[in-house]
Order: sequence, then C-alpha cells, then structure tokens
Amino acid sequence: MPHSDHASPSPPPSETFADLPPFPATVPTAPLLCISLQKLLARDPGEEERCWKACCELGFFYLDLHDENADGIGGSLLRDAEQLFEVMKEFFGLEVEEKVKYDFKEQGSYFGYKGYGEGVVDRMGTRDKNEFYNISKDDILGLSEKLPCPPVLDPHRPLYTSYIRSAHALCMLVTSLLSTRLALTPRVRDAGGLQALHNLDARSGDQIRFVKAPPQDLDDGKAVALGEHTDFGSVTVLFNRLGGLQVRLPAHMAAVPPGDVDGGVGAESGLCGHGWAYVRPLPRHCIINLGDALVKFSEGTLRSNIHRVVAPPGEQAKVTRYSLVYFCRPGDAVRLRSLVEGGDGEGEGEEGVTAKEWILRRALGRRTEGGWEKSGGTEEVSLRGGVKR
Ligand SMILES: O=C(O)CCC(=O)C(=O)O
Ligand SMILES: [Fe+2]
Repeated sequence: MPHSDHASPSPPPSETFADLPPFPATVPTAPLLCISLQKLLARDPGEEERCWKACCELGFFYLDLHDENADGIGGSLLRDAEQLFEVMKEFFGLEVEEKVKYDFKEQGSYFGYKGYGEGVVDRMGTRDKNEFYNISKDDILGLSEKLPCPPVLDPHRPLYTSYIRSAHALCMLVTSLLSTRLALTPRVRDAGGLQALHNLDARSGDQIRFVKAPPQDLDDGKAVALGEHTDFGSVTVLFNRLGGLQVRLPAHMAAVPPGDVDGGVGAESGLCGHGWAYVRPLPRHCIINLGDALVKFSEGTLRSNIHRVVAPPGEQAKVTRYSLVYFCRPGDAVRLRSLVEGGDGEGEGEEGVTAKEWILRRALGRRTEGGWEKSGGTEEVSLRGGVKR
C-alpha cells in the first residue's frame, strides 16, 4: 500500500537546532506525518483525518506547536520544554553518589533516578546507555505523598505543574479525537469516552521523564542507549533535539531514503536494517506516539509502534543527548481491555489487568536481570503490522 502523504518534506535549512551539529542527510528517516496543533484546535476536518490516519498506521507523528496565540498551549509547552532542558542538565551534572539517593527501585517505584547501565536493552541482559529521572504527576499535583526530591529539582515544581497541565491537555486533544473515531461501546461513550479514563485529578502513572545519553561510539555496532520497546501508557509527548530515536517501520511503509547518498552511509548502516529508521528532530515540534493502553482499548485499531534510541547519526554522536518526555497513562484502576463494540471487554467483570499493574510490571522488568521476557507489551501486535485482531 503506498503511503505517499507520509513522505516528510525536507525541513528548510533554518529548521535545525542552534549549537548542535545538524542531523545528517545520509541516513534513512521515518515518514512521520506532520500535524498542526493550531488546525487540530480549530477542529479542521482534514487535519483530524490525517491525525487519525497517523494514529492507526504508524502511531507516531510530529505535532507542529506553532500557535498564533502566544499564550496558547503550543507556546506554553515550547517555553516550558526549553526551561526543562536546562533543569535536567543541572540535575544530571550532579555526582552519581548524589543522584543514586533518589533511586526508589528497591521500594518498588519507578519514579526518581535510574543510573547509567541500570536497565537492560535486550533479552541477553545488555546494559542500557542512559540515565533517567522520572517525576510523578501525582506527586507534583499533590495527589500522592511527596517523594524525596534533589534540592536542584525541588524549586521548579511550578514549572513541572505548568508542563504537566499543557502536555496532558495535548494528550486529551488526541484522545478526544480518537474517541470520536473509534466504535466505542455506548457505555464507554456515555461515561465520557477515552478522556474520562485519563482524568488529570485521578491517581495514575503519568510522569515527566528526563533522559541523558552521553556521546556514543558509533563503531561499536551495539550503540543502543534505550532498548526497543513500546510505550506502556496511552499518549507520549516527546521533545528531543539530536537524532537517535528510531522507529521500526511496519513492512508496508518505506523509509525516506537519505537525501545525500554520496555522503555515504557510515557506521549507522548497521543500525538501519530490519525496518529501523531514524526520526529527525524538528524545532518547534514535539513527537507524539501512542502506547499499549490504546492498543488494548481499541482492540488493535490504534498502533503502539516499536521504537528505541541508538547513537545519534554522524557528527551528532559526539554530543550528549538529552530528551524530555511526558507519558499520559490511564488512571491506576482502569482495566486494560477492549472498549469497542463487539470487543471482548464489554462485560462488567474484572478481566484485564489494571493500568497500574501493567506499568509496574513493564517498567521495573526492564530494570531487572532476566526481566526482559516478563516485561513485554504489545510488541507482537506491532510486529504483525498492527492488523486488527
Ligand atoms: O529519547 C527519546 O527520543 C525517546 C525516549 C523513549 O522512547 C522513552 O523514554 O520511552
Ligand atoms: Fe518510548
């Protein structure tokens, strides 16, 4: 099936990040659709259709945050993201002995710090090559107990609150569009559709994530910083500035070939087989992707695509990579089961794990020796091409 309107136009030369080496034209890229936030907010039917298509076919798209209203959600998110990049740099610059005080794995929590190499990227138990710091939405909004927080991060709680509110609102814009398109059961629709399962004021696993990966050796052939995975929750909002994020394209979707074939594909070629293609970071955009919960709710109509983070391509591999994520997840008590008509989750029963159980198993499994097999998500549906079951 051709996907001509997936072809991402090459961004104009101004579309690069100042002070960072440019994303090279020598690697294949993923054909993410670019959706306009402004048009979505205006309920533009054509844009809504493209967004729905992106959610079903790849589960990843760019969201152009340009907003004519400077006080609108797009501008607010961009300003907050800018500041959060500085905040995370300050935190990650601390000594490891200080940072590990905020690793709460032993208490059964995935919030707080995860040190370099403290997670696994494959079933062989290969260590990851990045650090995380996870901030709980419930902690910041006062819905749960306040977790211990490093002194360099604590003063920025108003910034986290602002970012959480805007990122969550974006996710609700996407879920409300999906609710109108999916054949949700009358009961689910009457109860408020998908948005009602993601109430900002209900306890959930929503979180901000800061990520840092040091410069990588492209030639080591296994430059995988974050192993292949699908996201656990519903909608992810991602800001990154250096390449390195790769999606594994479904068999029917071709990558955009390198613009500069003469530049020669370098050491990255070993990282581009089996459908893997780089996602080119774009200024003033975020990347939106869907997670496992939406695959379960839609019984496979929506796609939670496999992705990973490898060494940034070309000169970018020499630079430290930071990224900022917001994971929107269903409320803790929500059961992950089909919510569409004729689906297998129409009963009132207790079938289906809760969102809380699902996230805990997946998040902590990737931090345990031998935990890979037990920490899987909806990868099989994704690898089958996202065909409806
Ligand atoms: O750093 C990135 O670009 C992606 C991070 C990611 O996929 C994740 O944290 O789940
Ligand atoms: Fe992810």
